[in-house]
Amino acid sequence: MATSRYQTAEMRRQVGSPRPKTRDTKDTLCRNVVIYGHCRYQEQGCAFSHDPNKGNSNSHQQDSSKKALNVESPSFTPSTLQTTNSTNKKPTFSSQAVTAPSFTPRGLGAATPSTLPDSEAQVFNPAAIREFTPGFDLSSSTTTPANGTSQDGTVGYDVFNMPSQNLATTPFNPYAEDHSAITGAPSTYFQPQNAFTAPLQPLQHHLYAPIGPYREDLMPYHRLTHDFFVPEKLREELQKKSEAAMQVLPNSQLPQLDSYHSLVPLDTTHRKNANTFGYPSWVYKATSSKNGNLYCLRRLEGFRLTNEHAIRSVKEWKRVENANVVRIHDAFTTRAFGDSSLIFVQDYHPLSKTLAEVHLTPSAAHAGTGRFQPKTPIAESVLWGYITQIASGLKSIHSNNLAARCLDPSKIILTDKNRIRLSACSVLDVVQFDIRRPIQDLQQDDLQQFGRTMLCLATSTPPQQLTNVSAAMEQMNRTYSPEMRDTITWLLTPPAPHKSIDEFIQGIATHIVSAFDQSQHRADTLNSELFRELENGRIARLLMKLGTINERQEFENDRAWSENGERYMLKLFRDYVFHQVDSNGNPVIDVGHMLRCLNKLDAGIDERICLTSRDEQTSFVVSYKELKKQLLSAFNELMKAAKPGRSF
Ligand SMILES: Nc1ncnc2c1ncn2[C@@H]1O[C@H](COP(=O)(O)OP(=O)(O)OP(=O)(O)O)[C@@H](O)[C@H]1O
Repeated sequence: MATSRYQTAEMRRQVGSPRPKTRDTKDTLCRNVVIYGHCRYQEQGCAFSHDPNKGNSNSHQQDSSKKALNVESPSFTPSTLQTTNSTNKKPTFSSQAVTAPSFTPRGLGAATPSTLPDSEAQVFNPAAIREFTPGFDLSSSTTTPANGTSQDGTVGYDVFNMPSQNLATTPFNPYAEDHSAITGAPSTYFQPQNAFTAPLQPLQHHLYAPIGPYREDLMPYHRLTHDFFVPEKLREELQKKSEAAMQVLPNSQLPQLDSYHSLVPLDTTHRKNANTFGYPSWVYKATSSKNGNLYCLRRLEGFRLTNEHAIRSVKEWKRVENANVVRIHDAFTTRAFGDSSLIFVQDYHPLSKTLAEVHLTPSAAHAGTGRFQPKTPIAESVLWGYITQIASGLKSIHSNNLAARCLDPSKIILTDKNRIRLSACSVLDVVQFDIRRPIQDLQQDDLQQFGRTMLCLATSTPPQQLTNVSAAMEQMNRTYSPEMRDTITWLLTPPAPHKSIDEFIQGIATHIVSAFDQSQHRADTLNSELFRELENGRIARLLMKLGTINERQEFENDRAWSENGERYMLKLFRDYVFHQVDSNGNPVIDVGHMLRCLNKLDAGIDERICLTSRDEQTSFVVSYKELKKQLLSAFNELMKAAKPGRSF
């Protein structure tokens, strides 16, 4: 049983119920005296008793039958709470705790089921949560009845006709919290809000926006965590990639280059292979000393630069910005490896593999023999995806008056599911700079190499073993559609005056459209994951703020700072969120409860909760809105004393 959660539910039911009128208020201790030590309205006609000793016995007697303070306590006025908060600097709760009416959580507990999540927590259903009033600060209305009756009350205006320009035009950054507003200084950023203006602060919601696409295959017991966090598979994938990106080699023998350090080899074999470039090539991950970013360095061993202009040709490749071409940043020569090496600096794509590694690697039985074991044929849709992406890369390269010159399954990398990039363009432009060939010829070669690469992939044949093209075409016909055969045949036919990448793209237009659709779907899915992270990011920042306050050993020579005044409430809030126990005293670990409470605190909604002192002698009814103010006020105190220039 989670005792305080039961109280919250009880209070929710009480929200909106009429206040008792028949009670003799003179004998009732004012609620503000109990919580804040004094009542601002004492001199303005507040009908309740302000003598704590008198009130103690009376309220104790009265309320002991009700077991806990609650929103129906006659003297409790939210508007007063709000004002009192800002004027009453250090209310000492511990002294009032003695006079507070008794609170008996155990009695309430009997009615609470001991199962962890309540029904609201089990299935994420925004529609079922009644107190969600997106964006309208009803409590600040002067006509709003006391004790938060507005929460479930009817909204007396047409929410669909609210002015929307504020939300649309305000460039809002929720993380740039305006701390000056909390300390009483007028905020120039947010204008005053009331019930009849649209809110200027969009964070007045505490729910995760359930924006699709949705996963339909989740069992109810999966839902809580899956609904709040990145899906397991994606998280694992991203974490592996970030692990690979952060990998370092202890005791590495690799040299440090002028601008790059912490080199990690990416080659999966130690085989010296000079087939592609005429020089053995090695690939490393490296960290730039200039900006700390990671790059991929391709080194051509033993290359001697004879023509200064050769290396400058790389400059032209900087213009190629295509999602299917690995970006090239720089090229230079170095003697750091003990030879004369040529280095190309490219974007680094963690855990990428070449198409040859993925589709043409020899099986274990043939490993080391150089023979490739045919693998299961690539699905036709995947092959069309590759064709579309290579065509897009080539289109961009050819439009820049360049040629890829290196279309080979071992030089095309797979950086994500079915996502490929041409990885070694520009290398031959430098290496074969002196053998100048017309760019048109090189572009025609690109198309033919494109055809050969696709044939290799369609027949699972490594390029060096593709000696009989017509036999390979035959083999391909057995697995793939005639359209695929025609496409590859077109690419392989000898150059013709009008043969160009543009013509090719027109020919495969329908496949480009489906690839485009798939890519949009993927973007939608990732976008919806991003929405979750947006909310989780809010929680992380909130937890950091709470962490700076809760249990702080000392502040401004006050060893009890984190225990006093508004900080005491925050301590009790921490207990309420994280330290709940069931009727047997066992911890209640309920992610849904924690997330819900933190989201509500971040949004500062009007819902009230009952916080109970650790000795269970005192309970405080407080709204998330008030708690948020207390949190920001305490945090603001810390920020003021912190070193200037540190931002949060
Ligand atoms: N830009 C890059 N970012 C991250 N990894 C890359 C990048 N380019 C290549 N790699 C990886 O580096 C490894 C080596 O690439 P390389 O082009 O040398 O292939 P290879 O199979 O070793 O070919 P070769 O036998 O011709 O050397 C491959 O696993 C490849 O996925």
